Amino acid sequence: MSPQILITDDDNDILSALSLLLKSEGYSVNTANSPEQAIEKFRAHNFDLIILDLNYARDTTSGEEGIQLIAALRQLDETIPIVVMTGWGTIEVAVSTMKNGANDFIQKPWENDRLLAIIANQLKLAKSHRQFAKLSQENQLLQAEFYSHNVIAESSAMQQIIGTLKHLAQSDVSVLLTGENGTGKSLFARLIHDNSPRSKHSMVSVNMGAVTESLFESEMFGHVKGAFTDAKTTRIGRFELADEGTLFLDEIANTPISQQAKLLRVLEDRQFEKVGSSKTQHVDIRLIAATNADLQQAVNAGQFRKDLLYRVNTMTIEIPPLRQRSADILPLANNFLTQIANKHNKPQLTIALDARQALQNYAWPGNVRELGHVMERASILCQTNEIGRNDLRLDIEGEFTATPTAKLASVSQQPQDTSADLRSLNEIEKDIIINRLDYYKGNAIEAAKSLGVSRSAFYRKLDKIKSET
Ligand SMILES: Nc1ncnc2c1ncn2[C@@H]1O[C@H](COP(=O)(O)OP(=O)(O)OP(=O)(O)O)[C@@H](O)[C@H]1O
Repeated sequence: MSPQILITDDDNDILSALSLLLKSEGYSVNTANSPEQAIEKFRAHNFDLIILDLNYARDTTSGEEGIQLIAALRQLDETIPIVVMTGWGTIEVAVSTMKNGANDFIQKPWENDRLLAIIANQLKLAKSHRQFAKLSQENQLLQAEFYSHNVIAESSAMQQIIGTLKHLAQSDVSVLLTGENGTGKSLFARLIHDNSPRSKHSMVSVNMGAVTESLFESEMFGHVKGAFTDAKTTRIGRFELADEGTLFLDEIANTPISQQAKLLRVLEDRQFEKVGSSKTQHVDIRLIAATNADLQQAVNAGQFRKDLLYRVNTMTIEIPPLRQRSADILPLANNFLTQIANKHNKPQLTIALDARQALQNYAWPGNVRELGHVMERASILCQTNEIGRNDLRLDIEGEFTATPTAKLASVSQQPQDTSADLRSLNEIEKDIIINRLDYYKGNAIEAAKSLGVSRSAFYRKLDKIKSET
């Protein structure tokens, strides 16, 4: 889109001549013949630059009206380039306007080349200021977010999902990632973005559960200076930051119900207004959302708008819990150890056999995130270069026995006294299978799922146990 320029002057001949010149250079031009009209037009449209005369009907030399107009425009927008036009003999006034908000000035009668050069320079400067503001806000977001690009997916379930995500990444379709906490939804949102045609632009994440209701609009859509008491400067919202890139709405089920209609509108029309402004802005974003909640249930309970659900769930991908893909556990654990070793500049620790078994058998209610924490803690506790089962502390800490899934973990790790555990691998496997069946009250399908093995493999193991007893 060509840059939009507003020219303000009370002399219609000047408006026509300037319009002609700027249009011939490819700019879009709008004109106003009084300060009042300029403000009115400025409120209604998005301009990239303003050229304004300092003197209007009241008098012809003081520049007072022009100075007031600049002040009023600066109240509405701190950054738009303002170029002042001034007649002969009023240069001093023009210079003083630059101390009060104007960016440059040109003397009438103007030289076309000089005026065009000033306009081009000011537009370029404003663009780089915008980019800088955007980048510094993005940096703040990135600092708060640590993610690893190294995606581990050894299990066939995850390999299939990653294939699907990479395929979906090529389209602009909205994706909803579901799954328990810590299964990697944020990481997979990043994977979609990185593999999409938008990867050169930003992925902006918002944790919808962390945005307070009162600041929701300002956070998402931004605000203009003075929109409310604390709005000391203009703020760019997350939608604008994500323009041309991807917007990742994490924990979308936690969007306050009072804000869901506003979110729906911008997702439907890709249009919004900053708080305190009536100007409509357009954004071009790709939407990815994530939740660990059952959104359909939330809709039934009146906590989530049905139309918003349909807007976000064009494609739903469920990320399975870690306990259903045990082939990923050890590769993930080793990946965490590599990261820890790199971070502390130390040799990488290995994992002893008993620890590997414990990792495989634990139910991981906190999924991959919990595995990361366990490996971090084990690295600290470990006194050799090999992590042992005791270093994992999986069956010792109260936090792991508080949930039903954690109970499952502890039953599967018998006996607790590792020093006396001299059973064969077959016997350990047999104990685990029996315990797991007990836990799931005889439901072999659930038991097989929780161990990350296929139903038929589980039945084969059961048959073997039966034949041995
Ligand atoms: N397949 C994977 N490969 C490598 N690291 C992973 C994988 N899955 C998850 N992680 C890591 O586990 C941690 C938790 O993942 P992430 O934050 O993406 O989970 P989440 O599902 O978004 O969690 P929540 O629902 O709590 O927001 C992160 O450090 C992430 O990098």
